[in-house]
Amino acid sequence: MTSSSRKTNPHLERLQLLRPFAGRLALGLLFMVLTVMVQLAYPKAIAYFIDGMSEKKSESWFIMLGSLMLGVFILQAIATTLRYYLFESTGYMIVTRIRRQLFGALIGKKISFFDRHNVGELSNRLTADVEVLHETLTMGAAISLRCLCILIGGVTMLLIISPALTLMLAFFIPASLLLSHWGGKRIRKHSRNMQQSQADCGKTAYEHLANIRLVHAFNQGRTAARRYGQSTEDALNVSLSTTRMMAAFRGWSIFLVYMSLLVTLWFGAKLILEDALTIGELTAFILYSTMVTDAASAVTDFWSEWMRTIGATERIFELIGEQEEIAPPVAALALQGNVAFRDVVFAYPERPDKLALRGISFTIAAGEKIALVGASGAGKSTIASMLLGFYEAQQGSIGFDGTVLTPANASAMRDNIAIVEQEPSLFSGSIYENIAFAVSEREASLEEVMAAARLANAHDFIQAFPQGYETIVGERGVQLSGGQKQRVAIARALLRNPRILILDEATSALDSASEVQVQNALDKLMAGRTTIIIAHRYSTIVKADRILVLEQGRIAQQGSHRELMQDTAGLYHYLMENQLAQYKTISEAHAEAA
Ligand SMILES: Nc1ncnc2c1ncn2[C@@H]1O[C@H](COP(=O)(O)OP(=O)(O)OP(=O)(O)O)[C@@H](O)[C@H]1O
Repeated sequence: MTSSSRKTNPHLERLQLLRPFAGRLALGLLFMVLTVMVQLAYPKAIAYFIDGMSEKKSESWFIMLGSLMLGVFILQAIATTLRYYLFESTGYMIVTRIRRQLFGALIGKKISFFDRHNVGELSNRLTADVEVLHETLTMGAAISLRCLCILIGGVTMLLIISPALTLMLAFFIPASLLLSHWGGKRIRKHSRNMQQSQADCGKTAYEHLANIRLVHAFNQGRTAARRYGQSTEDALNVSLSTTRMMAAFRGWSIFLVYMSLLVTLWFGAKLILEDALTIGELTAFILYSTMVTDAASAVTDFWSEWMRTIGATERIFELIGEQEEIAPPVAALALQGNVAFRDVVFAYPERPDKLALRGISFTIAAGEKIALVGASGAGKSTIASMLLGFYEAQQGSIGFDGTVLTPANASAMRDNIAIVEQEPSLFSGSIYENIAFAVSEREASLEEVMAAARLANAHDFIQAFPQGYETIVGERGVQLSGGQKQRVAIARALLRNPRILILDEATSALDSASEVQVQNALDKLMAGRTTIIIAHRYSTIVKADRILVLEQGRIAQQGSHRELMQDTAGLYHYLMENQLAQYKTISEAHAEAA
């Protein structure tokens, strides 16, 4: 995390969220002051009533006082409505804003961030953690501010009625301040733990639900329920210990409130017996003191809530604070498609002592098709990630048309690249949305999307669905077959019309009809573009202009299929004989047999 986010005062940091809504909040405060004034006048009005009764005032006097009070109460009701609306709605606006900020911060994080963090946990932060802010920041703060005003106004009234009795009450103020200080610190710590344990629960649930097919296929429903049970048990224990703290805190607060009332009654009675106070005055005093003690306990309650909020939202502010260095926008770069790796050495940030690439050098001319071949873990996917600028090389450089790839220009370079993944990622929306995602910065027309789908051999099967392009594909495309998903992903890449294409070929063979269609779509996609294929299929490998054979992060061999096969002692020959041949598809086997 950045040091700057640590240095910021956490209270100020939260309060700054209110700044953009200062106008609305000021208006809300104005209505709040109105309601406080009415509330403070209320015991005095009662005292007037009692005095009026003992002085046997005329009926018209009571009607006049009653009408005045009615008018004031109507005004108070209107002010309360407006105050509530203004504060509550501002709360929602702040929550929306912070959710957007947090999502913006998350989506902008480097890929290495997601190697370290769990998606379930992060989405929990976006929902549950942010919600806590709403409860305290506006409504809670407004209520406690109101209580603070009542506290100050009430104490003034108490002093006016009886300074001696007020002094008795004053003893309780330092006691409640000490209590707030003691409780606040502990609550903040507990609350952070509580939020963390809840995020862990979210993570466990997300992982099992996201992999529901695997869970069912391996009959692991019970294990999943047990794991979730365990993490909720842990969360419950943390919550219970926090609740015990809060309960004790509240118990002590309420005890202080009632003790102060008892002291008032006790000494008030003494003063009345000594003729130093009238019954009317004691009534008003008790009303004010109840008001004051209620307000004081609301303020201490708020303090504990506030500390809970600070603890619960610490991670949000850390995540927002850990802003990646935002590169200044770079003008669009139209590439021809020449690629060069120069002595690239790279280790993943999470595994710094194991080099994934150990001095990789190669060039690809615009329009050339390169197949990356090698055993599992040799570094093929890492080369693709480096090309996309997901990670920075520790040594060496990657260049596009002679321009070195840097974090600052990575996004401009990526505008020229498209990827078709091994297991295509699809969003839960419609087929149209999934294809148009390639160019989300603009509205792609249905005609364009259809044209891409036609080229990808996807149009016919899409049209065969009753909803056509509006067919919903389900989460991660579960409602489509493997071959259909691949063709949607190819259409998506075609719509982007990239100069450079990265293909991570699926290892699982499709049935021969699908295979032919996918292969045919891929051929159209690759035509005229620089293509880097993480190749598993015999047919793709032999068709590549050049093959790079990787071994433990190094290029062991390179050349055409024919050249490489001639070296019978070489790795490529061995791989072809032993591993890659396994991936020959049914159609390839048929073709060879024929
Ligand atoms: N995100 C990551 N964090 C840490 N290490 C990683 C990460 N991704 C890959 N590695 C490691 O880097 C090395 C190269 O992995 P890479 O995924 O590039 O291999 P590959 O050749 O694509 O393998 P496969 O054919 O199995 O996909 C491996 O040792 C792997 O364990």
